Amino acid sequence: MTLPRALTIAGSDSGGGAGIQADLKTFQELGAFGMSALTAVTAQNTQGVSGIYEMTAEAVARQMDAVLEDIGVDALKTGMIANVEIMETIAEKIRQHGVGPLVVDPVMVAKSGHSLLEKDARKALTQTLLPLALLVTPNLPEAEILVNQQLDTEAKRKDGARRILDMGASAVVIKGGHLEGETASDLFYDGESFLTFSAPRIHTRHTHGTGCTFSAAVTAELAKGRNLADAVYTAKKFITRAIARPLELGKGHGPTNHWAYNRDRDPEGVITRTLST
Ligand SMILES: Nc1ncnc2c1ncn2[C@@H]1O[C@H](COP(=O)(O)OP(=O)(O)OP(=O)(O)O)[C@@H](O)[C@H]1O
Ligand SMILES: Cc1ncc(CO)c(N)n1
Repeated sequence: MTLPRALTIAGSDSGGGAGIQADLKTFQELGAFGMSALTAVTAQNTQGVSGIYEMTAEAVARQMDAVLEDIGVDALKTGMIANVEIMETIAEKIRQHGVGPLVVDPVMVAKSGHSLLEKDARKALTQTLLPLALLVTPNLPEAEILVNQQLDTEAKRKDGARRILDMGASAVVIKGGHLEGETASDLFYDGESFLTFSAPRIHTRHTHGTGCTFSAAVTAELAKGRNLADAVYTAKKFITRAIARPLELGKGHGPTNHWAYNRDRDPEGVITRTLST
């Protein structure tokens, strides 16, 4: 038998809730064969990040070559990248091997507030990886940094989405986890239409790694050949179920529950997909 092949290029979260660990668990649950290229090792738990140990750019390049020259991928994502040299290496390897579709999760800051991307790397992101991305998945603060503007109304977020496409990405989801209100609404734009994917906001502190899990779910669905809007819809369902059944691990912001998607059907009906202009 064959399985769709998905690669994550990201950092390790020793606590298992975010990063490579979240990505591989998500790939597995969605039926993709997961592979990884590690960019950094973090010493991290539900309370915070106590150490960051970056890989060399050479180590990242070799991992990507090893996977791409032999096994190949049907879709790939990037997460925590840490520095400009690694970012440029990843972009070069993606171009060299001609691989895609690519989902770029522009990870900048952990939920605990720790910076995961050096400040000078923020600008490099828009120049190196965004032009290669089929989809970029910023949370609200990351989207505001990318466009250098507050996105505190829907009209501004739509304008921000248009500007992110001007930077070269083919599509964007501005995630709404950081918004106030009773729904968690994500704004999708592909240059043609705006779609809002909404779910009821779940009142929990266990949201560590939601962004990693969401972008990994999109990547797994793309690896299966799904179209982008359907992949985003499934990712929204996946993350909603994973947040809805917290594992209550650790003393801080605990991980989501990747196990829930295939075993817990409850929140399925509550995702809405709305088209707007
Ligand atoms: N409390 C919540 N209830 C329901 N959905 C949520 C909640 N928090 C986040 N989400 C959803 O989870 C997904 C990830 O969004 P979020 O904005 O939290 O990402 P993030 O900040 O990048 O996450 P992280 O940095 O922890 O990896 C989005 O689909 C968002 O709407
Ligand atoms: C390794 C890693 N990647 C991404 C995030 C963002 O949630 C995190 N906390 N840790």
